[in-house]
Amino acid sequence: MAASFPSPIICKATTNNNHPHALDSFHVRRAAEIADKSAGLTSPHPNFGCVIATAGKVVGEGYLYAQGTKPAEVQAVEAAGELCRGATAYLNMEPGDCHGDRTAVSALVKAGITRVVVGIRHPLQHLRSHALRAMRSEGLQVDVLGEDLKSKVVEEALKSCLIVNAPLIYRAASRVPFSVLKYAMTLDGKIAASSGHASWISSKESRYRVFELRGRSDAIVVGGNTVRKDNPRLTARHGGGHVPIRIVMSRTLNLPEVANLWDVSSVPTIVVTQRGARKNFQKFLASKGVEVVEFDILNTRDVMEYFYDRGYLSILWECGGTLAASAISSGIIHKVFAFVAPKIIGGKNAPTPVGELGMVEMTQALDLIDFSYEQIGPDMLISGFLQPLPDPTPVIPSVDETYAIDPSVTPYESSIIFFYKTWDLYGAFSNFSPHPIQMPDENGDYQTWSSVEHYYQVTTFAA
Ligand SMILES: Nc1nc(O)c(N)c(N[C@@H]2O[C@H](COP(=O)(O)O)[C@@H](O)[C@H]2O)n1
Repeated sequence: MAASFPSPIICKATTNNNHPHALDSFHVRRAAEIADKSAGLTSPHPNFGCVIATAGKVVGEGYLYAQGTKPAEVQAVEAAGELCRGATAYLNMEPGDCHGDRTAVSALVKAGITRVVVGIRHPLQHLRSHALRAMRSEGLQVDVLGEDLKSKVVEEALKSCLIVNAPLIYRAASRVPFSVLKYAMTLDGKIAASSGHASWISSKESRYRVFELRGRSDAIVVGGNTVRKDNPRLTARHGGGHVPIRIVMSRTLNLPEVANLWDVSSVPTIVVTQRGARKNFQKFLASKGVEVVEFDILNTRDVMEYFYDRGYLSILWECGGTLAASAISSGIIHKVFAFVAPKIIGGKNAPTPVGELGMVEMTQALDLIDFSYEQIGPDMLISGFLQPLPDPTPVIPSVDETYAIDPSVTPYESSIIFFYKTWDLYGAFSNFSPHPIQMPDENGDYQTWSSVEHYYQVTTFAA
């Protein structure tokens, strides 16, 4: 059963009945709020919540505890019992119907639910709209936020639904796990004293919040320097929830023999390194139960693509400035959590949270999107996205609709390829596909571009 802890992300659902769709939005926000309770535990599946209400009154609730457990809709129906007849079900996301068993949809239909309000369609293309179609074909009225229901309050509820499954949405669009860079720094921007000593910059309250962030992640990444200097444990010690695995990135494997991360009795550790590095040390790590993965050339993007293939959904980076800069440069960091402590340490050589990014003018600085400030104990937490939230609900015409738009496409044709749509199977053919590319500049140095279109626009139109 998922541990319950206060959500650092979702706003509490409040209602103002004067707005159109206020009640619908209120209940969908509540569905998102409860869905968030199991963040980290459902990976790689989404976080699902379901609220059943009749005459504006909530009669049942449920959320997916972990992957493979009872669907949120089934739990809510069981809680509401007979009160489901004629009631409305509110879902933060369209059910997944992974195995074609339609458990969630069947539960709602059998219970006598007559209307369903859905926050967002399923972000994964192979699952998108299946459950919506199934519910509609069973005669239920299905309203999707932003499509069938539109208003200011609906937008806010929709945002809650997007945020609660942001890792899945970013992952689906960028083909790497959702990555959060977290650091704690002094007011003068240092993550340690010149000596390297860093415990502690942030307060107990902030460090507790970091445990919660860890609990929402599949893995935590640090570099060799952090292992050598801090000897971290990287465990979630907030009393419950999910415990992420630990990943160490080290090209040289110049790492100590004694380190907390080599104790894998309760949490695994994976060390990723460059092919051929310190073979004896690799054997030593293996003897401790630490998995070692070699890469031809160790870089942050390849490592994230590897963990994407292994099914990782979200990663927390707790590394030093050099690795953080390389992760940001390669375009794999989606969100930043910066804890700022009201203290000054000074020091010309004291390390800072982000190393060299090659920027020379302030106009090049990366602006955080949708940022927020929160006071935690004496510290300030500033968080925000480094990349805009991808639109997970593009309007994909059905086969019949496509025929109506273009009669040359027969509805009986089984495989229709929608070129130049980033969400389709062949989306990589599009300039707009959200896949970063690396292209050499005039000096032969490789530069990363967020998409082919970014590269094209700059090289074509820059004076
Ligand atoms: N949140 C936070 N506040 C500080 O003051 C810090 N120095 C850090 N450091 C990070 O946390 C790691 C130690 O984690 P454990 O307590 O051993 O689990 C350290 O290696 C830094 O990544 N964080």
